[in-house]
Amino acid sequence: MAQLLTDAEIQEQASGLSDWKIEGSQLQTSRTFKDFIAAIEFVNKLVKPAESVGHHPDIEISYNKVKISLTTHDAGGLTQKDFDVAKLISQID
Ligand SMILES: C[C@H](O)[C@H](O)[C@H]1CNC2=NC(N)=NC(=O)C2=N1
Repeated sequence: MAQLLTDAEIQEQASGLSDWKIEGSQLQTSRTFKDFIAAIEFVNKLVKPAESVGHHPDIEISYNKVKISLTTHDAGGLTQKDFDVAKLISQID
């Protein structure tokens, strides 16, 4: 099982992810699109990074807004896998 990160490790890793914020035991980011179709097209682009790491975001879709949350459910908090997926998602345009 992936090892929980310490607070210092979390802050260190989060400093390199300007589009993400730490909310409790989650990494979160949100994006807004021109419409629902564009939002779903973006959500479909999340499959590749998630499957490549074997680690999956929680996704909230509200019309043209997509909220992505990452936490390691098996560990009950943030692990390196969360940051690995977040970095990949940040590269999606
Ligand atoms: C068996 C499978 O690899 C595990 O259930 C993975 C799947 N994806 C996952 N994603 C997230 N975010 N947390 C997990 O603990 C997790 N576990």
